[in-house]
Amino acid sequence: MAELVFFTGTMDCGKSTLALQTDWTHRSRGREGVLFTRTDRAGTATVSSRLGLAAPAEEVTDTTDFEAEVAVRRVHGRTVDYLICDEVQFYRPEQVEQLARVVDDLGADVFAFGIVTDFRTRLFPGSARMVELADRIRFLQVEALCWCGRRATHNARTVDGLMVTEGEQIVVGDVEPLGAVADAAERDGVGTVGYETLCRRHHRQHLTARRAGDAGAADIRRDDAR
Ligand SMILES: Nc1ncnc2c1ncn2[C@@H]1O[C@H](COP(=O)(O)OP(=O)(O)O)[C@@H](O)[C@H]1O
Ligand SMILES: Cc1cn([C@H]2C[C@H](O)[C@@H](COP(=O)(O)O)O2)c(=O)[nH]c1=O
Repeated sequence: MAELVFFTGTMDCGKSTLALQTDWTHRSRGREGVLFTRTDRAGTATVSSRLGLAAPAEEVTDTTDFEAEVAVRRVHGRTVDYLICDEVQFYRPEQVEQLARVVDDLGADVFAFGIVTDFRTRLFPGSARMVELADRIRFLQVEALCWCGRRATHNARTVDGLMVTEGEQIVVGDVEPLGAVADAAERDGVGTVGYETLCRRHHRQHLTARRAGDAGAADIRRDDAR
């Protein structure tokens, strides 16, 4: 019985890696699938993992129709047993509805991967529709951490390591490992836009690793523990 499964978590929790592993596992059992992504940070038409894995993929655009994508391949003799859809936060809600019909009417599994909330902790429209329609929602087990050691639950957008709350919802970027903010500024120039996964408490306080470092993280950890 085909299913629509949504794998999610914060940025940097292993979603693209799992997408590539899932594709590998099903192919190795003789199933035939199609890989989709949208604005992967490594570039167009590729699914990339920070672990170094990557694979070519169909680039989703606003006009992509997933039911047509499956039908045209089947008309040309290809079986399509499953779709792997990465970066679903960038898909239109109507495209998520198409994915649900691919499962229900065309009988193909859909494994979707993406983040749910943006840098303002607001739902991406595509992710919201995925939460509403998915058969199963799975939070990835490799949990990103906040600089304070708690599990990270939210994604902050930063400029030179300091959190920002204004700007476009979609800005492709990457998380900077702790302590790399200065390197990033040196590498990419002042005004470097990045992301940082934070616990809800420190996201609310706009307290990134850089600001915590400036304010003496040890004291902040002691305060938090109270
Ligand atoms: N050098 C490394 N060694 C081991 N694990 C790594 C390394 N670099 C990144 N990772 C792992 O890869 C994960 C990010 O993988 P990725 O699939 O790119 O995440 P996402 O797609 O969710 O942003 C991180 O959570 C981290 O655990
Ligand atoms: C929080 C947030 C993220 N993005 C972008 C940044 C990345 O390109 C992707 C997430 O990729 P990952 O594989 O989960 O690391 O989304 C954005 O455009 N807007 C945001 O608010």
